[in-house]
Amino acid sequence: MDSMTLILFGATGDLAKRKIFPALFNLFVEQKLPRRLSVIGLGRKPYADSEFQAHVELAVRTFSRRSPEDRLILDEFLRSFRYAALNVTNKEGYRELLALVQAREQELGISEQNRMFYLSVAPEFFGVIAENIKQSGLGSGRGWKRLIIEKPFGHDLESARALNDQLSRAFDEDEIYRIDHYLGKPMVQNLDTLVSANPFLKALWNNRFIANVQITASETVGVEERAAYYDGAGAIRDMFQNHMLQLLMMTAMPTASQDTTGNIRRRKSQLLKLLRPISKENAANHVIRGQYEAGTIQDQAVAAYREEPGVDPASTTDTFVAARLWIDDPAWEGVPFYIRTGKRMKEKSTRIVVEFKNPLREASGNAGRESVPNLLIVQINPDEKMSLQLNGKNPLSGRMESVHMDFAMPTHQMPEAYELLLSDAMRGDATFFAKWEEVELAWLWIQPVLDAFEENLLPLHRYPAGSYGPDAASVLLEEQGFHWWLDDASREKELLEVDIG
Ligand SMILES: NC(=O)C1=CN([C@@H]2O[C@H](COP(=O)(O)OP(=O)(O)OC[C@H]3O[C@@H](n4cnc5c(N)ncnc54)[C@H](OP(=O)(O)O)[C@@H]3O)[C@@H](O)[C@H]2O)C=CC1
Ligand SMILES: O=C1O[C@H](COP(=O)(O)O)[C@@H](O)[C@H](O)[C@H]1O
Repeated sequence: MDSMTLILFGATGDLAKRKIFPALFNLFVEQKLPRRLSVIGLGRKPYADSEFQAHVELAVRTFSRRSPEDRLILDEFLRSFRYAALNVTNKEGYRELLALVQAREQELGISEQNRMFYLSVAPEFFGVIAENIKQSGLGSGRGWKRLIIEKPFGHDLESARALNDQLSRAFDEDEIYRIDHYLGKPMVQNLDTLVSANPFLKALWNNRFIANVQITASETVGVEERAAYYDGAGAIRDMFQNHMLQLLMMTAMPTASQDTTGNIRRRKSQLLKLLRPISKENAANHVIRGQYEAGTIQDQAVAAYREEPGVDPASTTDTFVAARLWIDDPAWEGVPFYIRTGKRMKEKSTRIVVEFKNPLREASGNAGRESVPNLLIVQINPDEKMSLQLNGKNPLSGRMESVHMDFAMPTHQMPEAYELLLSDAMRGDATFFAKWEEVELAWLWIQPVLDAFEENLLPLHRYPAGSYGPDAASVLLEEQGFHWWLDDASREKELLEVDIG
């Protein structure tokens, strides 16, 4: 693609500053942007073009993984940027915007009129912006048009459907790119290849060999400055409905050769359809919700959720959710998938742990105690690495111990999720964007759980900040004889090292 106009709603906001401008700059340096690029930033603040360019420069200097040392390169990048103040509800303003877009297209010799609309604004504006894009003619250029939207995509099943209906009046499904930034993480994008392209893993990727799968996204941060949004959303909407279910889909979807097209999005939807529903009445048996109390994280005392600025002091919002899921597919029958996510936990870690069956141990009970289960650990955040836990014998002590084969992705100059996603969207590759079918299926699955939360059918477990969440989340696994791996590495080492000399 030779040329494009990027029309960025919310260009004065936090996401644009921290993620979008740095990603664009990195792509520019790597020559992955169209040769002729026009960026029109929009917000309500009254910026002159030069002020906006200074704002972009500061964002790049502060947040980019590449240092913009070469002034000439930075200036060339900034020259693409223009700004217009536009209140998104002001219909007339869109005609002026169209005139600006066209003027820039002419100035830059952009004849294709490819237009990318990025809505980095609150979701209540998505509908009105899409409608105004259509009414004003902005979406009727000679080239393609695409819409990038950010989460949250709806608040529940009904609102998500209403939002999708609104968007569908202005954009076709294949023109809508719904960002789930977890799908932009390099290690998540690697999962399909990891399983499909390695015969030894592919052969083992089923219930004959896998005992359980554990997916964790723990965070040390609290609600930060986002109480207004978070207190109405909770971990279930903020993380579980989107990121966590995406990680589940990416892990358990059928592998590529079973599906000749190799279409990841279709395979993910296929998997979601097989996810065993959890009824509202039964939610308490499979889902744990929690909220953090005051505690200590990395030697710093932190406040309870209910004491955070902007949070209702009587809030019952979940800051932690764990669940046990089953997939009604012959390949996964009997394999529990445990998922958990929480704020103010002991460590920042996003990972997938696949625990393999241990026939030695199963056959010989305690006698086979010395062998440990094989684990495949896919660490997504903060480092990106894979690790295989195997059994080995320490030649010095003669003791059997778990050994780890590690492969760490080079952290140096690793592309950010937003770089990969923006670049894909510009090329029209929607593989790592959520399509409507999977978003709807995710809401459908989660709606009874939301209802159970709403009706207080589950206890709200308190957990101290700086812990691994409520103990009840461990009970979910203990019921099948498992435990969360890697929560307490030192305890595990002790358990696993057995003297066999
Ligand atoms: N920040 C983040 O890390 C993440 C954000 N998101 C999502 O991205 C979107 C943007 O978030 P974020 O940047 O944090 O939000 P901010 O509140 O920082 O920015 C909001 C932007 O919207 C603009 N805006 C607000 N009201 C209007 C209006 N009536 N007309 C025109 N522009 C308006 C603001 O412009 P102005 O200030 O000039 O009025 C500003 O540029 C949201 O949907 C959020 O949920 C998703 C994941 C992470
Ligand atoms: O979307 C969100 O994700 C972040 C966690 O993202 P990560 O890339 O740091 O793992 C989370 O803090 C935030 O609440 C949520 O909205």
